[in-house]
Parts: sequence; C-alpha cells; structure tokens
Amino acid sequence: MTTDSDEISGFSMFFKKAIDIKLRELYYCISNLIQLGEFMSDYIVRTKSLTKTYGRRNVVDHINMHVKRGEIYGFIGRNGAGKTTTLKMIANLVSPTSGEMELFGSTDLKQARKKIGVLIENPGLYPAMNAYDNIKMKCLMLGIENSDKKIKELLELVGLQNAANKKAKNFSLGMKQRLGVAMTLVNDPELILLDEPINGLDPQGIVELRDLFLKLQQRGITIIVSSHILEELSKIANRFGVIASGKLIREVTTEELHTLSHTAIVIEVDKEVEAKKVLMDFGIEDFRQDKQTFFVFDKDANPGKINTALVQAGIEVSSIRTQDEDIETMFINMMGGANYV
Ligand SMILES: Nc1ncnc2c1ncn2[C@@H]1O[C@H](COP(=O)(O)OP(=O)(O)OP(=O)(O)O)[C@@H](O)[C@H]1O
Repeated sequence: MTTDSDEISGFSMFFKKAIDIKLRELYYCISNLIQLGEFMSDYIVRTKSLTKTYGRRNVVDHINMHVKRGEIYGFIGRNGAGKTTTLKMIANLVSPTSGEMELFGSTDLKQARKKIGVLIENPGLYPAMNAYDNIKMKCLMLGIENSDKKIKELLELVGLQNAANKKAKNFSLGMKQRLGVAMTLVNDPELILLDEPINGLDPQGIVELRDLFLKLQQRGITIIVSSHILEELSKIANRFGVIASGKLIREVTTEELHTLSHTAIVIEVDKEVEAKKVLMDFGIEDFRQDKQTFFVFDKDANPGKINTALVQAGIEVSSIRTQDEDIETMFINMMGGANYV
C-alpha cells in the first residue's frame, strides 16, 4: 500500500530527474555554443578539401588549411607547389574547382573578403607616381575619401614617410614591397595575404619587411605570407603550412617544429645496399638515405654500435657523426627531400 508521502517523494524524484536532464541538455547546449564561438573567432581561414584543377592536374589538391586569428602563417612550398593559386582562391582571384572555405568563421565569403588585403604576385604600383599618390590611387579605387591622414599614417607605418614624394620607379625592391603592403592596408583589413613578398630582397630589405610584419601583428592583423625559403619566415611565423605538389603536407606551430626537429646520426658508407640491410636488421626504422649517406633519426640509436655492426658486415664506414637537423632541412624532407620536383 502506498502512502501520500510515498507518492510525494515519487513525484519529487520524477521532477528532480526531469530537471537534471534539462540542466544537462542546457549545459551541452551552452558548451556547444561556447565551442562554436571559439571556433568562429579562432579561425580566420579554414578550407575543407579546397581544390583547383587546371587541365587534368590538381595544382591545389584537397587542402585543409587552418589559420588562426592574430597569427603569422608561413605558407611554405617550392616554386609551382600551389601557394599562389591557394592565396588567389582565398582572395577570389581564382575560383576553386571544388571544396569549401570559411573566412572569419563565415561562409558569406563576399562579406568576409571585405576584411582582407591582398598583395599577390606584384604590388601593382604606378612607377611614375610617388608613394603618396600610389596609396591615394588605391584609396580612390576603393572609394575611400579624405584619405590624407590615413596615407600619412600608412607611409609612417611602413617606414616610407621620407619617401612620400619619391617616384615608385626609383624605389628599391624592398621599398616597393613595403609600399605594396601599405596599399593592402588601406581598407583596414583584419587579414592580409602576401605572396612571396620577400623574394629577391637583400638582407636589409628582409629585416625591414619582417619588422613590419611583427608591427602589423601587434596591431592585431593576421598575416598569411608565402615563401619558398623557410629561413626568412622561421624567425617570425607562429605556424607553418607546408605545401608540395598541391598537397598540404603538414601544418605545424613553431613550438611543434622545435619538438620535431631532432638530431641525426650521419653515416657515410661504401656499399649502400648492404648498409641499408644492416641498419634495418639492426632495428633502425627512422632513417633517410641519400646515395651512400644515411641519416638515422631513431632517438635510441647508438653510433658506436651501428658502426661496429656495419664494419662487421664488411662495410667501410668513411665517416659517422651526429648532426642537428636544422629547420630548413626538416622542411626539405617534409616536402619530399632535396631531389623533390
Ligand atoms: N592559369 C593557370 N593555368 C594552368 N596552370 C596554372 C595556372 N596557374 C598556375 N598554374 C600551375 O599551377 C601550379 C601551381 O602554381 P602556383 O603559382 O600556385 O605555385 P606557387 O607555389 O605559387 O609557385 P611560384 O612561387 O612559382 O608561383 C604550377 O605548376 C603552375 O604552372
């Protein structure tokens, strides 16, 4: 027999459970919203399987690119790897064959692209015009009026305040690039795309451009900068995307890069086929071969023991040494080695 108090406690249990369930649903809902918010604010560029096909060739091949707000993203790849085409697709200068893209967390790309500044291939300067007028021309093209103050600020920002009246044709390449960067900034973009801006610059020009990138980053501008030379970007980029033959081989933060770079045992031998067999029999798994030179990356590998094993197998070891793999070499390996084409 059930009493009134049993019924009341049954009801209250029922309501408590129902409230618990609702609270849990609410919690999931809120955390999903938070994640969505983080996602939307986190990634400024996110591509999904982005592809460009010319003829039968995917020159950009199903790439998933992730660029976070506020970072300098070094887009690294050899000539012809697909960097320019990717940047052009982001800027809407080339239309993708397939794939998707989100800019600023939105698929309203037309709207989002208003927040992007672009310097692809060359700055598009009018050589007979001075620096001031080149920027003014860009302002006029974008319908920006009363631009005097802005132009002066931009010239100062890129370190060309003393060259305002100098004709662009008399500029050094570095000055032209900095003027080009200034012109990407006239619409106050949140993201700028710079295609190989460092190409051909002298060391002084490189330093000036790198300093400018850091200044822009401090102002909250996200930068995607492509290059075929890692060295130039390794000092400033927060994250790298490595592209080879249209495929995004890897995306890696600078911190991850340092964890990944490791020491190699470099062994030079006379008989490479036999040496490779000895290394494999010895349990070495992580190594790379360049003709008669082997690079062993196994952390536990012991150079003395490897040497003994090789010599006992009748192989002449002309040199064995350890070598820190520099970042450049690591990238070359990621891109498919020195002989990669
Ligand atoms: N309009 C086009 N028609 C046909 N092929 C093209 C076209 N544009 C680019 N390509 C080819 O696509 C490949 C990728 O070119 P892309 O310019 O994107 O490479 P990249 O990494 O920027 O190299 P680079 O620094 O030499 O410009 C190259 O093989 C190039 O020849």
